[in-house]
Amino acid sequence: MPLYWTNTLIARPTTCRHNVICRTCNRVAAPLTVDVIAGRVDDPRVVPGPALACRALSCRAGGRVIIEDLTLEFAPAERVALMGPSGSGKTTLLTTLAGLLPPAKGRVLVGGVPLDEQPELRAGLALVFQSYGLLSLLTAAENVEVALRAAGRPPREAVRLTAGALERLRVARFAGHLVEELSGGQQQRVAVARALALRPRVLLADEPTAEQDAGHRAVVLDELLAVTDDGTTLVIATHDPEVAERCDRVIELRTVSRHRSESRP
Ligand SMILES: Nc1ncnc2c1ncn2[C@@H]1O[C@H](COP(=O)(O)OP(=O)(O)OP(=O)(O)O)[C@@H](O)[C@H]1O
Repeated sequence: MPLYWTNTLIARPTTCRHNVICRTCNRVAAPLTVDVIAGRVDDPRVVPGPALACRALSCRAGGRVIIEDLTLEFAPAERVALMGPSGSGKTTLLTTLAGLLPPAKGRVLVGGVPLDEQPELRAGLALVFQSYGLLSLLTAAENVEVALRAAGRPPREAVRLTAGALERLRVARFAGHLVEELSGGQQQRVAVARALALRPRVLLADEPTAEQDAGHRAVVLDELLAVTDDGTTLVIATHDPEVAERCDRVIELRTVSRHRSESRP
């Protein structure tokens, strides 16, 4: 017998402050509230709580404030495009949300739990790095398998999941090739395959289609968007309006960085 939730679905965004413009918010004067009387827990329209959130988050890089006092929530199964000019802080924000860069202030919460209190929650997050983050002296398949083994998957399952993910991203024929022998676009697809194979609850992807030709761009995007069918939250940093078009929400970052000496105490 399925479980049911009674809940209130708040159309995003929840909060837009300071350095964030939410296009949805620009059109809607106040957050739109939709009452959901009942729904199955696996119904992606029902939001039991944010899968990922940041509260009063500030990030610094190179002595400058890059993100300031940012509060955001990402719902289960939500597809969010993170846009903004080069240097506006998309990579900094994704890296911080993934728990790889400590915030200067504020918190990242995974399923409502502060990430700094339970670092093991990082296991539910995967990041497709802008620069791929592959081990160049391993093969494409080894890169994916190593990540799966590190995540605790048994060897045979790791091999099976790796083969499936490389196939879906059209890089199966390069499985035994060293990463350094692959083109940028092929490496990027291996990086996407690695993140997908991990089956995270939240998938963060930093310009994952930037190196792709039109055909492979469609493949990468379709595979990324498909993860939300199982309730995974997807956040994609992109400069591509067509990628943003296929998301539920667009968050745009402005460049507001200032030097440490100019920042508030
Ligand atoms: N390690 C670092 N040291 C110094 N400055 C940094 C560092 N990392 C990032 N920055 C600066 O932080 C700002 C934001 O960089 P970030 O890479 O987050 O932007 P972005 O929006 O992802 O840009 P792009 O669209 O070009 O990828 C930039 O001005 C960058 O120069």
